[in-house]
Amino acid sequence: MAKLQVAIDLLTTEEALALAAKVAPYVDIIELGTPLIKNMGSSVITAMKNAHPDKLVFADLKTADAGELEADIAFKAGADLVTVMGAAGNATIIGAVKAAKAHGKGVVVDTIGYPDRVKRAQEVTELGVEFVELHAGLDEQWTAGYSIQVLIDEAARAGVPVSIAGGVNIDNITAVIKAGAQVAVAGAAIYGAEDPAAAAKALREAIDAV
Ligand SMILES: O=C([C@H](O)CO)[C@H](O)[C@H](O)COP(=O)(O)O
Repeated sequence: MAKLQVAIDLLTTEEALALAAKVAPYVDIIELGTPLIKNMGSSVITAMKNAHPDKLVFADLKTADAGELEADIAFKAGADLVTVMGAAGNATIIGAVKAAKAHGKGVVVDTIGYPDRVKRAQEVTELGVEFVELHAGLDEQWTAGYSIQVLIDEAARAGVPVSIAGGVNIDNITAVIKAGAQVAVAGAAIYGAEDPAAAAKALREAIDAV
């Protein structure tokens, strides 16, 4: 069964915990967004894991260097999964995987900005990562002509475990899952909704219906 990941791109621990409390019954993975971690530090990771020990806490570090060191900081704080940039060198990804193995946790590679996301996904899977995020970041989503269809097409031909992030919502989540994504990441579709719990519930039901 595919997983639902809520991406919390809010800026304070208080707001993040309040959102997570509303949507936790419907999600498998709670992602602490990069801006949130930069604003609050690793304490937000600890606060979220303490509040939701039964969920996978995903620290979207977007590490570009010092992979082992940065991953170790997040795992010690309570993260279950951390992100490393696909554009980073393999040594950085290997370092983060080393830290993950030491803690019994996992690494996700984020392909944001990478020219050939599928090729990189296949390469880094060999390095022992949990899965690869086929990701169009917020800036790319706000560029004229953007469509999530490009990520859906990539997932269908990746042949390795992937998630999709970049504007997942109730209108496209069925296609995301049918393309083979093991995890659907939804940020604004949940935290920007008038009723985040109802939005998360609808996404969960759409996944379960596939
Ligand atoms: O990872 C993300 C982005 O880089 C900002 O941190 C988002 O959480 C990710 O793109 C999912 O958010 P939505 O596109 O709003 O669903």
